[in-house]
Amino acid sequence: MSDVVLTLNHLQKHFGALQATRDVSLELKRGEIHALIGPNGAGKSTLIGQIAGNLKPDAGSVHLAGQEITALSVAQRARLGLGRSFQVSSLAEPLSVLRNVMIAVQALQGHSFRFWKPVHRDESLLAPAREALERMQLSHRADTPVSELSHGERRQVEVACALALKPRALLLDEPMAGLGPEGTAHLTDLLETLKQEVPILLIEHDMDAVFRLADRISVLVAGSVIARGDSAEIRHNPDVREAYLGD
Ligand SMILES: Nc1ncnc2c1ncn2[C@@H]1O[C@H](COP(=O)(O)OP(=O)(O)OP(=O)(O)O)[C@@H](O)[C@H]1O
Repeated sequence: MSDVVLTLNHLQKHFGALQATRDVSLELKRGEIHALIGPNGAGKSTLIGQIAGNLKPDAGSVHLAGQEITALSVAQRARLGLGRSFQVSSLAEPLSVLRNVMIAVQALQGHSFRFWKPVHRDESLLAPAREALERMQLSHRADTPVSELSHGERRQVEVACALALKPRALLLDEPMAGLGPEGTAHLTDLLETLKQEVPILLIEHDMDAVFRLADRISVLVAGSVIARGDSAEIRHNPDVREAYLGD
């Protein structure tokens, strides 16, 4: 079986005259964190949109576990195992942590019309939700309303929501944003463990976290990948230092 879980082949995307994605190819392999970094406006969100299915590429293809998903909807991709957490929180504040994760499972299973069974007793939602909370070290907060959580805990719940569907690959868009040093360190530890189960494509501005976590890094500038390598290679690449690291 191939080690490659997610493949981008020669993706292109224009917005009018602006080319936001220029011939981007990338692989995410089992057991790894592949970070995508680049300055503001480099095209990271545009690329994630094409992987997740919010944006249609002008050319190129996306494959998940060997299956082409380029033309599939967001929901179809999610059901095939593409997990995603968002920059902006979509959690329901008054509801408990557990209930939020159960709702995420329910939405993705497409069971929103299972009116004959109350959500809170539905074992097919409860079991994966509890398991995801355990993996994100949040079991002790299961019954706490989201409104009472710290910012860092909310981020963990968001990842738990994505995990509860047992994705084959996980897209994380700036998971460290707004976290203090302690929250960042904790989430970094969690992601380091998590990658053994689910490979992660990580978009992150916190370079310390990226250099610590990433097995490989792709550097995007003006829509193109200008460099790819491990942390040491990227840190010392003169083009990257000039274009991105400001050195
Ligand atoms: N819907 C759109 N219509 C027109 N231009 C867009 C659209 N979305 C993005 N762009 C442009 O495409 C380029 C890439 O933007 P994108 O948001 O993908 O970059 P980014 O690397 O994610 O930036 P940031 O780090 O600031 O989030 C930018 O010049 C942006 O202005």
